[in-house]
Amino acid sequence: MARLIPQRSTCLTQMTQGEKRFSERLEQKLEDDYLVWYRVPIGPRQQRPDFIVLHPRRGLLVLEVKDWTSESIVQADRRQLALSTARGLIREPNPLLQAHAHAQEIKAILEADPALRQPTDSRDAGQLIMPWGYGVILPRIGRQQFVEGGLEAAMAGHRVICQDEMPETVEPEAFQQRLWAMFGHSFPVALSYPQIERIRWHLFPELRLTSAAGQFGLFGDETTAEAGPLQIPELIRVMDQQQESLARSLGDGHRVIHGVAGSGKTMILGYRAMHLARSQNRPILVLCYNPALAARLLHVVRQRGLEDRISVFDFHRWCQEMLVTYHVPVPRRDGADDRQAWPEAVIAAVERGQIPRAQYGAVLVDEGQDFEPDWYRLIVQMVDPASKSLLVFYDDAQPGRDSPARPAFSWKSVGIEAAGHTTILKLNYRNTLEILAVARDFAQTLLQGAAEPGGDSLVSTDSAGRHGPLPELLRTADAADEARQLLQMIRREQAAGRPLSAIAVLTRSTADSRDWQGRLEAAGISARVAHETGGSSLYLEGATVKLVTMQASKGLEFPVVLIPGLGTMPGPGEDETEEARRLYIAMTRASERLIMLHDRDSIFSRRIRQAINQVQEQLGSGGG
Ligand SMILES: Nc1ncnc2c1ncn2[C@@H]1O[C@H](COP(=O)(O)OP(=O)(O)OP(=O)(O)O)[C@@H](O)[C@H]1O
Repeated sequence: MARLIPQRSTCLTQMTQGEKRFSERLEQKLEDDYLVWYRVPIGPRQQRPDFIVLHPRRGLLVLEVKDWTSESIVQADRRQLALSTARGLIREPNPLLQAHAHAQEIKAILEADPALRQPTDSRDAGQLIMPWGYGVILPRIGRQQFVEGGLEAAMAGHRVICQDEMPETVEPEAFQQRLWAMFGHSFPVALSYPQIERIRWHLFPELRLTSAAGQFGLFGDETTAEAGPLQIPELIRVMDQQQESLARSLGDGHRVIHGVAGSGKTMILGYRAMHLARSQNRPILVLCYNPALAARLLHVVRQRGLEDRISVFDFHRWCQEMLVTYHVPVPRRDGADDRQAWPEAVIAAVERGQIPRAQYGAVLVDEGQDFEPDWYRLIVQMVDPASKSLLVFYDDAQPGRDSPARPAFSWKSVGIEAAGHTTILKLNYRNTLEILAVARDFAQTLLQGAAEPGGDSLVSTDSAGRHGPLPELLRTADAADEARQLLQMIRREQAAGRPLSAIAVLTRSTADSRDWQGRLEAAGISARVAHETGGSSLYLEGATVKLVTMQASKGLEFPVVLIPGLGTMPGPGEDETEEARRLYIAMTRASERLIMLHDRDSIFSRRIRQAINQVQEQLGSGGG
């Protein structure tokens, strides 16, 4: 079955009867390796052909669908058609001309990339590496009517599929023959997966990921598509097909998306938030659990100038905002903020009608695994009941912030109608294979059997396959030597051209972060501490090493992660499994390089050493 993007079920309401029927045929009659896009904007001019069909061994086809009947067509020529409608006589451009124009545009976009052109020494030098074609679908006009009505003079017969050529019973081969007859010039081709990714990168600028923009690289790129000559990066990074299909299929209603750590959940949340901000006027709320992640997301929203449209908060901060805005006393205890009591205070104020319901056009929740059932009951009420636009991203495998014993709940019990819409993103793009393998090997032994509400094991994540250096474990003589070696590592990265902002030191506690900040600054290295309760300034100051506790690092990522203090893990009186979870989260924050240090041996340092040796053996010396 062909993959239709967006998923057919999500765009049926926008489709004409003819489009519904034709899209069904495409799904039924084409094999798995066909990609089909329905009214997805292409290139810088954001034109929307009805259908684009791409097949690795056939090429690319652009199709327009018209639900006209032969009776409604009064006159037709190569340029336009006159149609008799309820609104009187109207003129429409010839759809074949439209399809041709879209196909030409696609061809021009793709041919701008030398990697998608025939080699200079070939007969067709400079031409696109694959055949391309265009055509028209007339789901309400039979072939005989088409011929007898003289429509052939307006549209070449071989470029048209008529009603009687697309019944449900049509043989797949016959249906496909009709499609491939629409090519002007066919030749053998076998597009590789990277070539298809490249084609998607060119056609759909909004799916591009830029490494320059870091973790949420997606957001920066759309605008650059129109400005200046096209810069094609050496490494093409684009949402994968499953991510794209998901991102484009999101609509109104409640929706829960499951995905492993690093599988692009936050990226898709960002895509959706930006899309909503452009397409509707009501305020949009993005919620997560971790203040440092909220700070990161807010930074990105600000960069795009969308902070007036999209509010970003960690859940407790949002509760505080609600209480303050609606003059509800903010709970305090012993002279200090009582954060834990804020959600309850908001829930009660909403019940009393002091805080209004339905304040947002859409609510998007990241880190949904960390939210309590009561919080969901509250959030559901905050969404406009007309759209019910609530999107929750949930990581079954990442441990919740408290313990695996936290009671599971059903979505229905908290008012979320998410049945029948389960999507699972399984590929981890964040970590290199080496980092993920070591983290997994470490966690496997210590967290054996630990499973989360979704039933997935903590360590079931698959790597997207990117290679990098093996994680390093440095044994130091004592605490002073540990500090010296950590500084040395930062300097090594700096010397290799790595900006300080790409480096994070992950610690056991905020007090430890402060200690490290003192040591780094004494050595002339600027460093910022992320506070447990609000790290909003963390990302504003660029050239600084980030100091984050392991617990607060969830959802974040940094090219280089340094973890000191492994020699005291697990800490005295700490639960070993909990500590292992924390360390696993910390290790998997690293997207390129992971360096751990210990000044004495501990259960964890020994396990990590074994894990590194094991992975080194498996992957061959050097780790690729
Ligand atoms: N298709 C892709 N190709 C390349 N990189 C990708 C792709 N999808 C996601 N990434 C990158 O993977 C990293 C992780 O993405 P993201 O933070 O959205 O994951 P996540 O599922 O939210 O993770 P977590 O649950 O741990 O917060 C980011 O650097 C993102 O840019």
